[in-house]
Amino acid sequence: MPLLEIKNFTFSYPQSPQPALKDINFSVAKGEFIGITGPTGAGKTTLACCLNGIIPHFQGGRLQGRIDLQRTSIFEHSTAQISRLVGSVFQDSEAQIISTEVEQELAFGPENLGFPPREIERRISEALELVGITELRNRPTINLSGGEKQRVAIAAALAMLPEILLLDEPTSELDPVGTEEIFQVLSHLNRAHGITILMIEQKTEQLAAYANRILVLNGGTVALEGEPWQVFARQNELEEIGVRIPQVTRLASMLGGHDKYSLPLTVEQCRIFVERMLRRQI
Ligand SMILES: Nc1ncnc2c1ncn2[C@@H]1O[C@H](COP(=O)(O)OP(=O)(O)OP(=O)(O)O)[C@@H](O)[C@H]1O
Repeated sequence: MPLLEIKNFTFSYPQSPQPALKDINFSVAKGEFIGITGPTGAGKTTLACCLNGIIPHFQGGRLQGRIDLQRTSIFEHSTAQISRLVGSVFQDSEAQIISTEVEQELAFGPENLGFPPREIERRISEALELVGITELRNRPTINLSGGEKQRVAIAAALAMLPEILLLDEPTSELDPVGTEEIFQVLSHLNRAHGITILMIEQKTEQLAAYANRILVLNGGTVALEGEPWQVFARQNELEEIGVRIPQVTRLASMLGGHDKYSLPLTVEQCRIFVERMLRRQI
């Protein structure tokens, strides 16, 4: 039984003749880590806005089809209900963190939903621990690094105990170390705690390594979908769409001698692939 099901979903912004999303179909099972990628203007953020209630609650437009979360139409939920089901993290950590202290930031959502203080305290402690930032609890938010801010934003989303963690390019303002840290946190949440993750991301190297399924959007439609090796084996189509293939995958492709099942997606897989190639040549 899917946790989230999107069926024949089409959305157009007001005054826009062309739909931003066209006949989208896909489903998400509990515990999946899904990477959503695609070129600029593909409809990724629009899709995220449809999942976290910004559309239709704050941004109007024309909707067709269904988005069901736990078998109920997401559009029948109020914003408060959606905020308990879908925890959102955006690319701009400055804009999304509203409190001056980390603890307050995590308390904000549960307090607004009227939970008693003991429950709020439990949620704050658990969320900080899940993300591995207990030591940041009493820090002012202003002087946190970009990576720390994003981890605080993830913890604040988790304090609402959502069914899905939805992230829209959370690493776009981070350096490679900060990016890797965020992916490690997400991978831990997904693998060790079964948290369902939907992540919009342009960094295909990391998506290939961490996601269990990839969705490529292009022109408002789902262009490709599958496990990372299935999607990244379709290099010509990806290049035409304008999606970057992981560098190690490109290298292995140029070297040849692989079938689509053995195409490496990570540096470690590429090391094994090159070693095997060299052994065959000796
Ligand atoms: N508020 C809006 N009103 C009208 N059209 C919009 C609005 N927001 C986005 N669009 C259009 O909808 C389409 C999809 O945009 P969207 O921002 O969802 O793409 P994206 O894949 O997230 O792109 P990017 O990677 O650049 O963030 C684009 O053609 C865009 O111009």
